[in-house]
Amino acid sequence: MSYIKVSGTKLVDGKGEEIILRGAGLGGWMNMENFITGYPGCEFQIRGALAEVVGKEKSEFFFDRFLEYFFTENDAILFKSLGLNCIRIAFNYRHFEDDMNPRVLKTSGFKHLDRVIDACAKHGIYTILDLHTAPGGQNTDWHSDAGTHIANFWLHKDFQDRVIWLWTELAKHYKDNTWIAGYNPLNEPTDPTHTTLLQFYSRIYTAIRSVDPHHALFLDGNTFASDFSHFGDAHKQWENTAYSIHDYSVFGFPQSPEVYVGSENQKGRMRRSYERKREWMDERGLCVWNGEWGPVYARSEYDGAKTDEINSHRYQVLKDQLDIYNQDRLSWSIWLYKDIGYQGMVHVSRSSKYMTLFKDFLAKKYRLSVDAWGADDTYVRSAYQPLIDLIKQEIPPENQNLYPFPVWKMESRVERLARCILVSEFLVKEWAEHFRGMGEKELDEVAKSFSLENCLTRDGLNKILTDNATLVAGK
Ligand SMILES: O[C@@H]1[C@@H](O)[C@H](O[C@@H]2CO[C@@H](O[C@@H]3CO[C@@H](O)[C@H](O)[C@H]3O)[C@H](O)[C@H]2O)OC[C@H]1O
Repeated sequence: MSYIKVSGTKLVDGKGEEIILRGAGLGGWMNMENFITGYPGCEFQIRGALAEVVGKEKSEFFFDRFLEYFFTENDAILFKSLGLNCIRIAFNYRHFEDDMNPRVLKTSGFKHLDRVIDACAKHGIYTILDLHTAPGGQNTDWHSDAGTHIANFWLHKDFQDRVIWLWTELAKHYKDNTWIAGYNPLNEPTDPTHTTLLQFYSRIYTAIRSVDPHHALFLDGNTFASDFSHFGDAHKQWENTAYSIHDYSVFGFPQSPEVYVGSENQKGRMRRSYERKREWMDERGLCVWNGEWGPVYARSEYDGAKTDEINSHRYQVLKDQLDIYNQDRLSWSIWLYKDIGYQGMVHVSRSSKYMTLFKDFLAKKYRLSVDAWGADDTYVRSAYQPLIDLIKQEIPPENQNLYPFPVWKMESRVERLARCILVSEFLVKEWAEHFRGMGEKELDEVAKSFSLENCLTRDGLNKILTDNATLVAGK
């Protein structure tokens, strides 16, 4: 079997025939996330808190079991049966390197990553390796697992050097694996200078190529994979490289400015937002990959009788996005394969041990609106509005829009920092306390909630994905 390569605007196989990669992101697994996995704050915080409550050994046991159950061969079989052919695997650098022991490879990190790559390969599914967190945090959000909104990765060369080192080690390990479609070296950078990112990409390109000349690279644009406007002629130094946009449409979220009905006007706005993100590539004939996109869904336990109606609008967003992508023969990876019920193709059943154990806690998280991702802030708006009003009153408008503006407006910055970092931190211990007194048998049962046998499928979403998995329209 041959490697997938980038040829002009296309991905091609060894015979030079076009291959379109369509699949989903395996998030919340080797990089656990608040709304995906159900905890507050960041992964490093809950790992620390659980170790305090049940001890280091049992905590490591729990997380190992969780990693095992979350994706097994059964998941690969289901995924393939839906007609999809690629999984983007998000992973946290901490699986491979300890901050207190930098540049020493933790080979234990390969245990589950190798297993899942092989399970996917066995069932004809390509994988793309996505470094979702970097030391110091490469972006301002919770999913970079930094516990802060300052993306320190861009301020400390040593953090960057460590990622160069790590990718060299990973590329050495995976260089012969042709089922890996490529490497996505850094998820959603937010580099305020816009230029340090380009220097970093040049360095990572050279480092990976020094040990692995074959695999394609998938480089995210700046500002959460939305902005290539500062890339200039940078692509001229990089061969076999595709460029990754993340095409979330605001219409697919509770913050949508209006109900999405698929009017010509709304479809036009959706298309323009997508085209803006890929403009730099289109002007230069470069290959585009949509590495993340997709609506979130209403849940009957929170949204009650309105659930189905809300979701019918979200499915319309999904279909209309896919119509655009089909016209462009676009390769895409929807966010998200599995979670506890907000966005995933598959979700943990509410009757599972984990969901039963955390039922009240999850309801509290919802009331406090601590997960920033698409959160409905109805219950807490009155608490944060005075702070927003105060800033509006006292800070001159030209100082209110701090980077990563325009993706983060002033209001969203206040809410994210206050809820997702500050209030979340107060809940970390409470999450861990749910495990107090548990032995290995019980911990295993809780972790097993994430196995496919304890999950439900989101059939409306999966059917739309299957219907579009191989669809393309000639341009
Ligand atoms: O791990 C993922 C993470 O990669 C993803 O990051 C978010 C991507 O989008 C950013 O905001 C959106 C930008 O486009 C607008 O049209 C949307 O309305 C915005 O929501 C956001 O700040 C990032 O955090 O998010 C999900 C995580 O699980």
